[in-house]
Amino acid sequence: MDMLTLSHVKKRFGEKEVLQDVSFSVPENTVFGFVGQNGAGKTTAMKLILGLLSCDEGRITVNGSAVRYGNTHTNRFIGYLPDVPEFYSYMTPAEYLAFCGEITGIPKPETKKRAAELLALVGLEQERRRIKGFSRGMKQRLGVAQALMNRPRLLICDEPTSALDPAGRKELLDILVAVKKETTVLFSTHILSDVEHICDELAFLHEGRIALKGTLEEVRKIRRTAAVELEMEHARDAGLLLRECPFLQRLGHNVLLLREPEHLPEVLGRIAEKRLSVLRVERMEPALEDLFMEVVGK
Ligand SMILES: Nc1ncnc2c1ncn2[C@@H]1O[C@H](COP(=O)(O)OP(=O)(O)OP(=O)(O)O)[C@@H](O)[C@H]1O
Repeated sequence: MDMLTLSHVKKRFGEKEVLQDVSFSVPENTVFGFVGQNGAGKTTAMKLILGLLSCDEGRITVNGSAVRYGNTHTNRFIGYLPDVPEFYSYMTPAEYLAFCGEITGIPKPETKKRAAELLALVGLEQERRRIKGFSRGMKQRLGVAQALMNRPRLLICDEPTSALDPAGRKELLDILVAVKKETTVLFSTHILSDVEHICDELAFLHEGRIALKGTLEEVRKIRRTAAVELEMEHARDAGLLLRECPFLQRLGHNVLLLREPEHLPEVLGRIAEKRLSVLRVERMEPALEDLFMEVVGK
């Protein structure tokens, strides 16, 4: 089942059509990357999903129910982590989660149990300091714990890793992967390596529309003319083949790159004819970054 669906969503601010026609679905229990450059409209789309803005056209459903602008009942299925989460910095993490439990009406014993579970999940169970002494990474992790207090079906995180160092990013990404057993995760980002590491599916928002979407494999297949890498057993064979086929490119002492795969039969013919020894012939997957650069026309 799809946990979230956007169908033909449009949103303009004055003259500016930020979302021109946006449709995508997020399957249950997946980590879904919502990708786009700065200003592409990711936060706007998230606010529409949370009912904080109204769609000009189109329809959004969460857990099968339609989102309505204003106090939408679908928000009881959602946990939300904004890009810069705000806390009462004089509290400790345990006090803060207890406070969140209280204001959302979770019974006290349940709050205590859930807070302990979540602090362990985000690696803050031993932390007795006040939040004001926390690093950005610790704050983001606490933000995830807070967003999960209510056992949401869908966790939405707005650029959760963009201000973090590599270690902080990895910790947060690992948490998102751990969370997907219980909760579907939608996170926005412009960091493509994060998407490559943890996402099951992605949608790329560009110029108000979804320019690419699907699993990583599906998205990569879009670029059909992927290059081929040949690893020869001996460097001298690589040199010989390079002389026979000057359109090849040398990547390492025994590794060659064929940029135009239509020449592959000719290359394989030469290898057979000259009795060269090949260790590996592999079609290279285009990096996600190359695909995005292609889509944005750079
Ligand atoms: N309330 C508003 N009124 C007018 N324009 C707005 C409003 N909110 C957003 N915008 C404009 O809509 C566009 C998309 O903004 P949005 O914050 O959704 O992008 P984003 O993809 O989240 O970008 P970033 O990664 O920089 O946060 C921007 O040009 C922004 O200036």
